[in-house]
Amino acid sequence: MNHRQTVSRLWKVLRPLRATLALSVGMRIMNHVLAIILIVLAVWGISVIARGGGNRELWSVALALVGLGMVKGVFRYLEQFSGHYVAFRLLADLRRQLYDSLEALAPAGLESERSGDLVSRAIADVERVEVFYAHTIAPAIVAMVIPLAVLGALAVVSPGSALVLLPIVLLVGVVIPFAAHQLGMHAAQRTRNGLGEIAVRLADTIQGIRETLVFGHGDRAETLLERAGDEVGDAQKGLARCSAFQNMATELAIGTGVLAVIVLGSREVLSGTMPVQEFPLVLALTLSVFVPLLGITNLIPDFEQAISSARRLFAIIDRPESGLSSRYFRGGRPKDSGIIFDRVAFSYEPDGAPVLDRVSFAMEPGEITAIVGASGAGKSTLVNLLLRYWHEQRGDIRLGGISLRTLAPERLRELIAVVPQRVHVFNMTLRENIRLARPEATDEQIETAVRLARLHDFIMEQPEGYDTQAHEGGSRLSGGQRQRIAIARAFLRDARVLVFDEATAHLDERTERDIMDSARSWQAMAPDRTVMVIAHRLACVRDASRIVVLELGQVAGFGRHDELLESCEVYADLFAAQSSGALV
Ligand SMILES: Nc1ncnc2c1ncn2[C@@H]1O[C@H](COP(=O)(O)OP(=O)(O)OP(=O)(O)O)[C@@H](O)[C@H]1O
Repeated sequence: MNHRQTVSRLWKVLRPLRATLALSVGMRIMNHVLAIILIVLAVWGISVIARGGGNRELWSVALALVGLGMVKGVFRYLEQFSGHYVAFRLLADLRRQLYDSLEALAPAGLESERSGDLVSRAIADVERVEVFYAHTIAPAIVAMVIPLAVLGALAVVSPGSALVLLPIVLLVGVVIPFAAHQLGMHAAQRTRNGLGEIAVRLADTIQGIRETLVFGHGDRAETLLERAGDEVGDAQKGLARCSAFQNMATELAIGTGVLAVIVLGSREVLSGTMPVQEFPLVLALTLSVFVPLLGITNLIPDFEQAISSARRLFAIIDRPESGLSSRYFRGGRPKDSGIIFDRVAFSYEPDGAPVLDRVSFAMEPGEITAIVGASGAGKSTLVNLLLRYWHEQRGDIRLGGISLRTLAPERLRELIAVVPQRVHVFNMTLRENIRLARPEATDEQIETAVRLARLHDFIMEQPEGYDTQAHEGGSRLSGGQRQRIAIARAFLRDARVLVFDEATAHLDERTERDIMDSARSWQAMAPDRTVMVIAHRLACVRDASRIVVLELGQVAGFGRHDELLESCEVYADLFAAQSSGALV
């Protein structure tokens, strides 16, 4: 997205609030007009005193000053309020759009993104866009309108002064800011990249704090952070130099302009071409020309930052996949919960080696189907495709006769509950953590699911039972307890398909068997339910209705445990290796 496209995209976001923004611009213009009138009135008041005018005239000036000062305050309030109202409403909207997109893209579309970078987009970039809406549009319009209007008024009183000031106004309002921007562009880019790098490194170190400590990586992490900090410091020094240059050049230009008007005005007064009482008015107008321009001297760098932040946000929001929503899918109602993988081929990279190659098998409703195979055989990839985290390149997956390609992701996720390998426990109570799966569930339904997941006794031993805090990431729970929270969530979800993606790996063999028994009980509650179990330990799935044996992304065997022992060499080897305690 180039500069112009980004600005027009930002403008499009603004559409519903353009009237409010116009109000803010109008109030800002009125505010400046009143500021100029107040200066002119003050000059008039001084001239009244100088010529020994009457009290009544002086009182009128004083009252007008107070009255207009108060009206100016109201205009200022309305300008600030409406400008920020527009900005903050739009920022909330952008944050919501970003979040929706992240949800639609996750996890496949976000694989190449770094989590620290995403956090920095959601917080810092959205904040910087505020500059565009609240501090760019209105000041830029005012900086064009007011100086031209004041120069026009000045041209009536003293055409020579207006002519002298015109190039200085262009210098202060256009040439100096653009020159400073060109000089500082590189430093601004380095600052932004450096800050992004720090956010990424910090997030990485905090997430991997255990590994950092265990492997003594702390010093290196610190050095890397320090280096990124130094880089930002250097770049910011460049920015400071540039800003100092801009301020100096601006002050010098304004000083020269004012001096030129004083010299010119004095000569006009001495030669009698300008009445002496008009001279203060000319000076007041001269100073007023520059006030709105000073408000935009730092606008270009801020504007640039806002544009590059907006570009980073729209890069996520406008990705085609993030626009997927139910209205693009026309899939009907699945007739049952049976699942068919039909000649499915897939690779994670477009031209990469196939991870799955012509995989075909069926999972019947009311049955437990286990998927087994050595590490890397492609078991979890089947789950990734089933949940539409990724899409198969060839073949088809059907649920109840309906191709998953035609089912909206949100509909699919209502039908399938999954117990993942890596469980995230949120910083809330144990009850709320489980209720996530079904917000409207009653406490009784939660308890039934928790009992099925064999977690009830543990929760009751906690000081506050179900209302005990789980803490961030479930840091005070064991791996097995976290896993059982996920299992309870899946039971509570009341979906038609239940997938265990190596979900019982953290549990001892006995509990693993118990959980499988619970899965059977859950299935028996509604016979149409399908259960898919990805398993490492064959002992726990030997009772499964069917077992699919995967080897190097292909189906090497399909059947019951005893059938496979007879007919499938890969399965027999796996089983023998596990029975003898060897690693698979
Ligand atoms: N996100 C990914 N991007 C690229 N390659 C991947 C990705 N996830 C998995 N793979 C690769 O795909 C292959 C199959 O991985 P998968 O996780 O499906 O195997 P698995 O049978 O579940 O293994 P395990 O039992 O160790 O979990 C592996 O070679 C793995 O390196």
